[in-house]
Amino acid sequence: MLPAGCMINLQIYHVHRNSDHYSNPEVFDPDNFLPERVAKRHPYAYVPFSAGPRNCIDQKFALLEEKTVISSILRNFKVESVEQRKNLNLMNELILRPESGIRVRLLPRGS
Ligand code: HEM
Repeated sequence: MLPAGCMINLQIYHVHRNSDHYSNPEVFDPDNFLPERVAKRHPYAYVPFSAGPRNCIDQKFALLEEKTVISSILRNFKVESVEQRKNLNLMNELILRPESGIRVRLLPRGS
């Protein structure tokens, strides 16, 4: 048991890269989010919006917003990163983010 009032720091970065849950954790694999794979995973193996009583109150809205924006971009452009992963300095703030953004090249589709 943990003593009352003790602080706990959960290393979400490592939770999301745990090879017990993700076979190739450093590679983004959209298939990891297929319903059958999600169903086999521990519910706290992927917690970008935190979990429990103090989780993000707007995660459903945030996901809808992301899908709307990203699908509009991807329908019109092919997106290429001009950065290499090894050169990105990650900032561990409320959410994980690259220190100076990620520069991308947008190539119009169908031209
Ligand atoms: C991709 C977008 C977002 C991500 C990744 C995200 C992530 C998170 C995380 C990790 C927490 C928990 C923080 C903690 O443990 O202290 C949190 C809490 C919270 N989020 Fe979000 N969030 C997002 C978008 C939003 C949006 C759009 C809103 C509102 C318009 C929102 C409102 C809140 C609020 C009010 C809390 C505090 C809940 C509480 O303490 O009871 N979030 N969010």
